[in-house]
Amino acid sequence: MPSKCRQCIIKRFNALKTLTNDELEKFSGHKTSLVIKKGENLMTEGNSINGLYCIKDGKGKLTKLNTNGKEQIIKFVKGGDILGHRSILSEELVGLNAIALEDMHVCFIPKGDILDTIKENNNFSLNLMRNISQQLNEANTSISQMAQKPVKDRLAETLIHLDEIFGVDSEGCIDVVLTREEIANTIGTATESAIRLLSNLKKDGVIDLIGKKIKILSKSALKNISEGY
Ligand SMILES: Nc1ncnc2c1ncn2[C@@H]1O[C@@H]2COP(=O)(O)O[C@H]2[C@H]1O
Repeated sequence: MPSKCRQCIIKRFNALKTLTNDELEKFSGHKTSLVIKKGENLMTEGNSINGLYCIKDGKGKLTKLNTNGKEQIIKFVKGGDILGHRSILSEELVGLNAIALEDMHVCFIPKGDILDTIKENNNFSLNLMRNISQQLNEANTSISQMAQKPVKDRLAETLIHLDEIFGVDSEGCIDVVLTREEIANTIGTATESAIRLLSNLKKDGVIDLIGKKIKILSKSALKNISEGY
């Protein structure tokens, strides 16, 4: 039996927290629950989608492919994030690929319900606008950093950011498994350069590398590097 939106605690992290009980009942009746396996696409750039995804749990990456087919990672997502509201509002095609970094549980809410609720529930609309405005600001910051910061500073900034989003596991490592190529695709450099920069940070005692996992040993040193010191 599908879970009820009313009982779902993950909605406190997104605009769905503003829904009335009647709206939550309607969403529960119309939503579908999906499991997206590690490596599978939840959304594909250029496709149209007919609704909004709400991530219940699991981690994912939002990417764009450049003309050579090389991946640029735009952002990481996790439980509580919603996906697809941009194209619903702009009536455009999906702007990014959403790919599972581990098995993800997501709910899909049909576009009609989202549009009806935008028209009827001011708090919901305001929350969605807030979310999009924050994402616009993040995107602006990221564009200026990509253009102005050297790759070493971008790597330090990304490690701080990953630590903030995903936290740490029981061994103190950043709680997400990324390949070296994915790290390179986040900071916009070649994989070899990301590997070399990571091992330099390790040599300097700023981080430790435990298999694919990364442990931050000195957040203050990493912060200084991210600010160009
Ligand atoms: N910085 C971002 N730029 C664009 N979309 C984002 C961003 N962060 C999160 N998203 C979400 O990722 C979704 C990708 O599909 P859409 O373009 O439909 O809607 C997008 C937003 O819901």
